[in-house]
Amino acid sequence: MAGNDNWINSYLDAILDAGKAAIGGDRPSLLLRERGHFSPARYFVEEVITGYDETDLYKTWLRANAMRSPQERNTRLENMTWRIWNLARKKKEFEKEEACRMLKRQPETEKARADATADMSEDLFEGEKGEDAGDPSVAYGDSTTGSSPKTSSIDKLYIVLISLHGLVRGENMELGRDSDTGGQVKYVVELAKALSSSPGVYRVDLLTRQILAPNFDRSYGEPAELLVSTSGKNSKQERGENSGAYIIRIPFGPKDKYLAKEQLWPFIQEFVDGALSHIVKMSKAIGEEIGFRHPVWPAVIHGHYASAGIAAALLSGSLNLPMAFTGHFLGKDKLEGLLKQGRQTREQINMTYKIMCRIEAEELSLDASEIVIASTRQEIEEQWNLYDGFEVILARKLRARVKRGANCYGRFMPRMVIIPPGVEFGHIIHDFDMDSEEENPNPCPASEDPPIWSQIMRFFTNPRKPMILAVARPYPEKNITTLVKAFGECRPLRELANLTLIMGNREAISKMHNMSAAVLTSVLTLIDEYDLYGQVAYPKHHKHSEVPDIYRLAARTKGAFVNVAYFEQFGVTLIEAAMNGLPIIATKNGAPVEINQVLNNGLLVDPHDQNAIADALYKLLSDKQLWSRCRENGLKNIHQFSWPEHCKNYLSRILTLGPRSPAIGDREEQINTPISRRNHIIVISVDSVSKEDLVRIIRNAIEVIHTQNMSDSTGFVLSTSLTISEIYSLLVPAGMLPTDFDAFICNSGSNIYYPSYSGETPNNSKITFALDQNHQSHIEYRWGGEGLRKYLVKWATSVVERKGRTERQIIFEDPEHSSTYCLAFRVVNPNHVLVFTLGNRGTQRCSPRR
Ligand SMILES: O=c1ccn([C@@H]2O[C@H](COP(=O)(O)OP(=O)(O)O[C@H]3O[C@H](CO)[C@@H](O)[C@H](O)[C@H]3O)[C@@H](O)[C@H]2O)c(=O)[nH]1
Ligand SMILES: O=P(O)(O)OC[C@H]1O[C@](O)(CO)[C@@H](O)[C@@H]1O
Repeated sequence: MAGNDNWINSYLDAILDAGKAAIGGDRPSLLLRERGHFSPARYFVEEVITGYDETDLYKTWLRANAMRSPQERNTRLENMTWRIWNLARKKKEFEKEEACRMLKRQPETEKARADATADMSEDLFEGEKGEDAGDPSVAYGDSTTGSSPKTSSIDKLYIVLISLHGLVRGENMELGRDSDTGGQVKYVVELAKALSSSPGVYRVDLLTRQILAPNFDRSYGEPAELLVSTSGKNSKQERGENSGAYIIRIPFGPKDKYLAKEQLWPFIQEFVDGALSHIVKMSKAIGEEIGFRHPVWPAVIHGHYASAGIAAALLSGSLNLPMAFTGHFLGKDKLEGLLKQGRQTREQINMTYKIMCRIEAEELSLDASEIVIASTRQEIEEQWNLYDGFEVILARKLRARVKRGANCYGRFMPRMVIIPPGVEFGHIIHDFDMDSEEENPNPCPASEDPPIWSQIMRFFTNPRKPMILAVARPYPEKNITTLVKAFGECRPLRELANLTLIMGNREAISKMHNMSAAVLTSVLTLIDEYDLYGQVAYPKHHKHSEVPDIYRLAARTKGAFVNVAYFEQFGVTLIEAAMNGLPIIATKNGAPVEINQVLNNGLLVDPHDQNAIADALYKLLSDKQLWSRCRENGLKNIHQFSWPEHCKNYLSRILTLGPRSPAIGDREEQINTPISRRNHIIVISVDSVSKEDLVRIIRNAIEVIHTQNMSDSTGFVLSTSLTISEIYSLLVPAGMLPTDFDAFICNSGSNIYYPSYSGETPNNSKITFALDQNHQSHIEYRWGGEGLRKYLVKWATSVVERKGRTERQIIFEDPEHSSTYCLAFRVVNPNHVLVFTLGNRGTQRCSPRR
């Protein structure tokens, strides 16, 4: 068979090359030699003798014989094939004889077989000796299985996911194209698809940025894309009652420019405006589609990564809907890691990564989310625990208080839930049938090999040597250069294996993002330095759909997957490798520790220790029993990373979220206020001045603005710390009409009022003020005012003015100017109070933050 020929020839070449290297005098490192008699050449001999049929080997010898020429290599090849064929024949005879005995004495027979193979390979080289001289709950501890509502009991959920950065599309994802298009993109797309196929879910919208920049495929500019589920059941009929999962692309930021995640921060509000309008429209449309009289609001608004966390917080606040958050890679941890590397100062790191924006956004997300989805326990205990808004022990105490119905004094922490991501099994799963692969080592002939195989194999002198595979964005933290050094400096590893580096897609390194270009340049420099030509593959292109084939090729050569990132928040590639029967070597920093506890399919290493990486790779590849055990374990346990399970768990959590009344919808009266018809709103925000000054400032502001030729499409809003009745008695005597304003933000932001005439005309009617109920419910949410009031009252008694021996309290509660959500304090002598900015009457109000 042509396919087998290729594999045999490749192994024969590897045997010849391994022998040659030994002649060259490169000795294995002491550590590796200490391991015993293993040699790469013997490994390949075993592979040929045990893996191929005697007739295939015979044909190979015939061919080698026919090609015989005076060249030394050909002569050696011919000799070797003859001997291998003979060895294989001997082995076959031996096995026949042993077959009956084996039934009775299996263990001894196994040993004999192994010894025989070893002897045979010794025999082969005999003539050439001269010349060649958690507790399962660790990962899933927060699982809700059993106690929570079953997802099947829910109905018609609308779920909104947000992921702002990178290139997001459902088909042929360009993972690794840049540092923003990686695991998170795959995660959110697969999650959206899986959720929409879950019982009870009606529609999932994944909101992202619309990209219309030149050099980017037009698909990223499409306003909406239906995501086809892995099972292919996405046609309207097959989806039945479900509307499906969609990517919705919202324009924001510069129209024709792709923005890296560090550059998105100033434009998030703009995204929120677009997203708000989409969600409102879609909720109403779903309400109509499924025959409800009211809009169907999202059950949750789920932000992915810090930037989308801010967007989700703003949307959940304005719509009064629950928020969930997934960090993906937390800023504090990244900052710590970069500081440890010592290459940049804190300021430089902030300049490059805008890390403080990211950390602040994560704090805000903690504050606004009801649920945070973590991939591992480590993420909660060692990463989130570093944030001001979360503390493991306090979170537990608060939860216990909530359960008892005790007051938490406004202190809140989101529920942390561990739900690891899944893998899409889809069409690939049948390839995991280990038995069939074992029985037939080459299931498909070479002509049917996936095209990407030849794209990779063309780099290698001995393409069937065990393949060490890395798949990672070309990003410094993925530590690809240490891997190349580990490989390049370990001669026995180089003899035994090849290295394949999948580092995204590129046209020209010079056109890549600086950071990615720097990684690629270092890798190529190292390949040159160690002269690794013929031993390392670094293909320029691969399609997303080809990634499973790449893992399979590595598994087929009995290779290993390697991820030695300095830190890995989760590591989707590790579960992808396991799913494709490929054992792993992974960083011991971060989630891989927990992944390996579940899968038990490889070894963990210190990513900074180059020798440890080389040793671990050598051990895994050369110890065939270990390799097979890891492969089997990975395949056996991979089902624990499943999207359907993830969704079941996730939805049961979402259903436990307390009901919140959506802010927009049924209250039509507010839509009729003038403010809803304006194109522009000018907010005059004044305080801390005398009454006269206040009036003068307001009047001046209005006059100046009127001189700008304003149309009716511009409205005014006045924002102060005053109560509505104080505002009324300020404006009217000064000759201003409350109806000159569209709204009043009063009591330091805790109330919003809309003025209007209660009669037909201004002359025969009275002005009334309608309270904004949506804003009220927004403030009410997690209102911790009582605790704060008690605290402030206690504090006020401690602020005293000293005159000789007498002490006099100078701050007092001011009930007259307080309201339900605004606490006012009167300050007798402002000079003694440094903390507050004082108002015109020496009164300060404060409202707890949401
Ligand atoms: O050239 C490449 C490089 C990567 N990938 C794919 O991109 C994904 C990479 O995912 P991952 O290994 O998880 O790395 P990151 O892109 O760094 O993803 C971030 O986000 C993930 C999802 O939360 C977490 O698992 C990671 O730890 C975190 O670093 C995988 O599906 C890869 O198969 C490619 O297809 N081609
Ligand atoms: O590149 P950083 O800062 O490490 O952040 C990682 C984030 O970027 C991505 O790698 C791109 O998808 C995400 O997967 C992840 O959330």
